[in-house]
Amino acid sequence: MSSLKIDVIKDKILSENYFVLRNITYDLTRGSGEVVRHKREVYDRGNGATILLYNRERRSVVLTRQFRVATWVNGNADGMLIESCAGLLDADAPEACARKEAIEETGFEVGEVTKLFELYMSPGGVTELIHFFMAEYSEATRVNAGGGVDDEDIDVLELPFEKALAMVRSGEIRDGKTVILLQHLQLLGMMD
Ligand SMILES: Nc1nc2c(ncn2[C@@H]2O[C@H](COP(=O)(O)OP(=O)(O)O[C@H]3O[C@H](CO)[C@@H](O)[C@H](O)[C@@H]3O)[C@@H](O)[C@H]2O)c(=O)[nH]1
Ligand SMILES: [Mg+2]
Repeated sequence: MSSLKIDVIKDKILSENYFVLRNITYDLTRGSGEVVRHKREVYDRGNGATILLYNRERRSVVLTRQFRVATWVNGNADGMLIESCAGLLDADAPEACARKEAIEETGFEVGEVTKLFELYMSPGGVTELIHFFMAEYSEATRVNAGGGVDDEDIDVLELPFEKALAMVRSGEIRDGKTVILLQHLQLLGMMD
């Protein structure tokens, strides 16, 4: 399908309490001249960065575990979710955000960081673009105990890489960005 012409008819903010929920009405014009009108809700929570910490010698990864209310209201019985370290960009550049979140959430200050890709996580209605990174960690680069800032209460999990992959298969790990990162590490043969 070729590109469409987009004309915004109406752009209304439904909520801007913390993040922004908008209702956008727009016309899409096809090459043939046919026009279709859509009305769609779009949730803007900003963009984010996530980073998978791995250690090739120990064949291990560092993940986090925290309460996620959005999963609790949608079938996750205790609301706890295992995830790769991640944060909202706020005013930071993506790599700076990834480094900062690694220190705050896991306690590890990482050296060289590899950018992998930028992915839209839920394009049907959420604007969020997440920047994906990976970096080697070691006990020598630990600067604090992790756990997050303010009211964040984050457990730090250091797991054998094979165990993390088994937890994806069993459904114990069911966060999209985390599965993508673990499988990408496997795809790259980083832990072979
Ligand atoms: N008051 C208030 N605080 C909020 C709200 N939503 C989030 N926060 C606070 O905002 C902070 C966000 O923490 P970060 O570590 O920066 O972000 P994150 O929640 O881990 O988000 C990351 O992972 C998400 C899930 O995969 C991603 O969606 C996001 O882009 C980012 O990568 C937390 O302290 C949280 O309490 C809200 O509605 N109200
Ligand atoms: Mg976070």
